[in-house]
Amino acid sequence: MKFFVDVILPLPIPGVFTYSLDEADSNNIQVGCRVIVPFGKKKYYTAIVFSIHHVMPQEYEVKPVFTILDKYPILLPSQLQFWEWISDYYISALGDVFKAALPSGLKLESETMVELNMDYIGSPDLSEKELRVLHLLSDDPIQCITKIAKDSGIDNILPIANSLLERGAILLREELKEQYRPRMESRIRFTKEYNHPDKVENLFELLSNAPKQLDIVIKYVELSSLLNQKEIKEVSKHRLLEGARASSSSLNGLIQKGILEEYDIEIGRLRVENIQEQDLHPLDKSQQKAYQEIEEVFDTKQVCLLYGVTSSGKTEIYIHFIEEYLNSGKQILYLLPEIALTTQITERLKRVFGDKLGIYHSKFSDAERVEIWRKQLSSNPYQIILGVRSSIFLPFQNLGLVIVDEEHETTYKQQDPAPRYHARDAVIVLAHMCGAKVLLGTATPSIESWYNAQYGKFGLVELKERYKDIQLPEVIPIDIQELKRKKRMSGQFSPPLLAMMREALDKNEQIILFQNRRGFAPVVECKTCGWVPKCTNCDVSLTYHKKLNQLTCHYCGYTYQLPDVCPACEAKDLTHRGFGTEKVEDEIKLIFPNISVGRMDLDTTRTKTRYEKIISDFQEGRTKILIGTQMVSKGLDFDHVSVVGILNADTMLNYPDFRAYERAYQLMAQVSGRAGRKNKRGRVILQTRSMDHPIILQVINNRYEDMVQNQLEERQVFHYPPYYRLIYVYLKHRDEKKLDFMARTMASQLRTVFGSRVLGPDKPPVGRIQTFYIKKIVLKIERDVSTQQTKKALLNIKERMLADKRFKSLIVYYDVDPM
Ligand SMILES: Nc1ncnc2c1ncn2[C@@H]1O[C@H](COP(=O)(O)OP(=O)(O)OP(=O)(O)O)[C@@H](O)[C@H]1O
Ligand SMILES: [Zn+2]
Repeated sequence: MKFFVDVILPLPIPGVFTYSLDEADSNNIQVGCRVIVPFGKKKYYTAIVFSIHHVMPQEYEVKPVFTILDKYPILLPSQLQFWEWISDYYISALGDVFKAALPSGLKLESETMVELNMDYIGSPDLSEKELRVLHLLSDDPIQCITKIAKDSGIDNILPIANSLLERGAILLREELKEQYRPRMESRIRFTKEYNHPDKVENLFELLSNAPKQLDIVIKYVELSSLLNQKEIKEVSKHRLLEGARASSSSLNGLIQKGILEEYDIEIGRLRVENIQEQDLHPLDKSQQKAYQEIEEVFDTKQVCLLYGVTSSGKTEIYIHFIEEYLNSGKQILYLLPEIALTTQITERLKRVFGDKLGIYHSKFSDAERVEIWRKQLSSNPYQIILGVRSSIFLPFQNLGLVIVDEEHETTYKQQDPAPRYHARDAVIVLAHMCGAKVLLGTATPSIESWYNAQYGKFGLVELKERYKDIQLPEVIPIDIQELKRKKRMSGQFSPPLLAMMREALDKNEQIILFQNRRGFAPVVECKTCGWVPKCTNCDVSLTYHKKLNQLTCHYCGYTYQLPDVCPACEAKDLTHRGFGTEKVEDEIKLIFPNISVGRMDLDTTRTKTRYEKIISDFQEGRTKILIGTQMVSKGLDFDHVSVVGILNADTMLNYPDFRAYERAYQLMAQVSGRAGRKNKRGRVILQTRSMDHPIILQVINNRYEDMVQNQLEERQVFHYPPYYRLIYVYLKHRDEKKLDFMARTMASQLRTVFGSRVLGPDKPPVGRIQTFYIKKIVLKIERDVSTQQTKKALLNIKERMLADKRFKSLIVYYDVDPM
């Protein structure tokens, strides 16, 4: 009987692809294993086996599987089921889910290798180019085709290779490069002959004329604790040479004499630390009560929303739940919205759970991620995983509890590339598949989760007081419009903010300043003619970064030199408008020259260690003022912050999006919550030009529920979530006119199915990114309309559009539940 496999390819094409299997191979393969398969002309990909069957496809000729990579699956059945759900719900190809889910070290790269055929006897009519290729191969008979193309200077190498192949002069072979390499360490030991305490004395004598070699042997004896006889320790070559201050040539001498030998072993990248595990903090009365209530919710519901004000001790409650689930042998996934937060929480969790805790996020090297992945499949997986969005794709053999901290954060939603999933929503589905519970925690719930809790889909538990009953910070609004008019501002700082900062610094307390923009100035402008530099790829003005003296596009990352004169009118007076974190830092350094300042934004946190340093510097008081973007707004727990300054609330309020008010409230409430967490009440200065904006008033008076009520009313009237489902349709093309036509055609096609639920096409706030013009169509769909049918219709329309020749090079995608 013939065997076939359906596989997932790492390509943005819907569906799975069928390949045939040898009879012999069919016994060695399981669903979830990786295979190499040919696809298209001479391309090879790593694919994942999705199913094994006997059904011969009728429409096309089936190619055989090239190789099987795994003896055992690298994916669990629940993961495949989860991938399918993501692909289906977010209308994206399984291949896109594959690409997002697997660390790239588990995906192989294909490069065509050319091999000289040693049996080839030659022929008289070889072309000059063919001879050139053969000549290169005679030096090194197996080479990668791209290298040959480069070394021979032949642009179009494929026809030449093809002709040589037909002549039998070369062979092609697919050599697949394994990207993941295990980390190896060289170690040193005595050869069998000398590996005994009795032999050591002889050796010392033997080497008395070679003092350098003697040093090495003495050091080896010490490091290996050979003379203690209990247990001989392994000695790394590096440590030995360093310890003996010897060169590798002296060591080689010993190896040649047959005294020592070198061997390699594979060592993991995952750090094993010996941490003294500490007891949990006992919960106080109200935390205890909340804990009980969550337990009760879990008796009947899968998801519980823990709505607890900032610094009420939600993290402590999570820790108690982790302990409980650990004790019953279950695994726990603890999700955070941002890497910046993992640093602090890692410390808090490590203290209690030691090396039961594994951490997973993109600032880890790919090799480390591969090792975590494999460890999670082993018989000794981490019991707790702390991670950001992508950790929902790790294998969990026994998931019992998922904690989603700061569940309101929009960073849980992946914007680009596909799949555009929301980690909170997706993980609820994953947990459901695994029979696990989900605890969502935040001081400012998302309106969606609040709504779900009000209508009984989620349970709701509240914590209304801060730990130790410290009062929530006092929020003091300052009218900067008025102060600017009277010219009383020092740069971005109002007199009351400066006064409060001075007072805090005098008492050796700390300050956080929040400005939701990075760089120095978001707009550079010619004072004479009004010229503003814009990105050539995107429809946005460029942000000025002073330290680099560069203009940067925050959409495509492209950088430009700041011109000396205006390119439009040649005037020399370029000025800047607006301000970002870099400018705030500059101004602070002028006002407080003797105070050390830290800054946390995308520009200062490119690596994992940079995050850790900024946070630990502030935590240990080495810096007194921390300036930052939304990165400083959430979840961080510092003991000595008494003042928080929100430098400009207005940009948040004016953002053109239906979630702007909700977001503004959450950001301001969260950043305020960093103040006065220990000891005494903190103070927040909120600088704004909109003193009586409802959101400002709600922040000052801590009226979360009023904010939600207002927002819910508006959203019902204007057909927004949680009452309606949103799907955005994005269309991209390099030609603006063509795009215009395509978008209108697409909208009318959508209208034939969805009628007045379709809005647009419109130009989004940034109408061109990375040389592509963009149009957006909005779909607002009632909750009770079948999502299956909606998605089927959407896929059909997309397929039809892309099949139409007039719509060549059009990019279309859907964003389900956009943020
Ligand atoms: N039961 C407790 N025993 C000892 N310390 C506690 C306890 N509860 C809270 N704390 C301390 O109070 C501080 C605030 O608690 P935590 O960080 O857990 O609050 P949170 O609700 O998670 O805050 P946020 O929403 O701002 O992240 C922390 O430093 C924490 O260690
Ligand atoms: Zn750009």
